[in-house]
Amino acid sequence: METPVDTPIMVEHESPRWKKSTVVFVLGGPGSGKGTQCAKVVQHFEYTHLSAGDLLRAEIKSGSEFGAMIQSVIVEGRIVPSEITVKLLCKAMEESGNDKFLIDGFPRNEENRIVFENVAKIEPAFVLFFDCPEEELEKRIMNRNQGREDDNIETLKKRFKVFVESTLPVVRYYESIGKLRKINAAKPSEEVFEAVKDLFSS
Ligand SMILES: Nc1ncnc2c1ncn2[C@@H]1O[C@H](COP(=O)(O)OP(=O)(O)OP(=O)(O)O)[C@@H](O)[C@H]1O
Ligand SMILES: Nc1ccn([C@@H]2O[C@H](COP(=O)(O)O)[C@@H](O)[C@H]2O)c(=O)n1
Ligand SMILES: [Mg+2]
Repeated sequence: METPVDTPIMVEHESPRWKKSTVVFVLGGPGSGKGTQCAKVVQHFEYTHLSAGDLLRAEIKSGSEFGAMIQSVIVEGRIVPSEITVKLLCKAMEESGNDKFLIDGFPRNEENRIVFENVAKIEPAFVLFFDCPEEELEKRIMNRNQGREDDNIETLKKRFKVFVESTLPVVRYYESIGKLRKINAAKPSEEVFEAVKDLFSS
């Protein structure tokens, strides 16, 4: 049977568009402004913003079999098993139709980093790191008022400890391979964005 001329032919080993994506990881302590700055980047550049935390919260709401486990991990400020988070990220990348992504709050630990590398087989173009002192992070989180179950002082202390013990080693890894772009995030958000914008413009 002949193939109709307008039918796209998928070569068996051809990888989907998202597999060749440009990815920027966005890291920083809780409240450092990752979500705030990603929202500004998407207004100026053709990136899709994917927040790992938002995808996990949506998974809880969806009634997923993993919902209860994810919720208890988030309330404890710990890190969800990487297979779950990476699967959600890859699905969101595939569904977006875009090939440029800001992946916010990921990789949170070495396991996140390695599982993403093995499954998605994508290396980040660079890693944005929002550097901010703990006292400022605490002020911002305690004033956020978005009804997040983990925005309370007890969980915040745990999230900050996990950030120092599990995320900072990932930050140092990217620094060691020359991919880290450190931004002073303790300034007003418009000033922070000036520095962020320069990185995307260059
Ligand atoms: N540069 C800034 N100066 C003052 N407040 C800020 C700044 N950037 C963000 N905020 C405020 O701080 C709070 C936390 O910001 P945001 O949600 O962007 O942080 P985040 O890094 O995504 O946090 P999380 O890891 O908890 O998701 C928000 O209420 C936001 O409006
Ligand atoms: N890679 C990740 C990202 C997030 N989590 C969990 O979600 C919580 C909220 O994340 P935010 O980025 O929205 O602050 C976070 O404290 C973790 O419990 C995760 O497990 N893995
Ligand atoms: Mg956020």
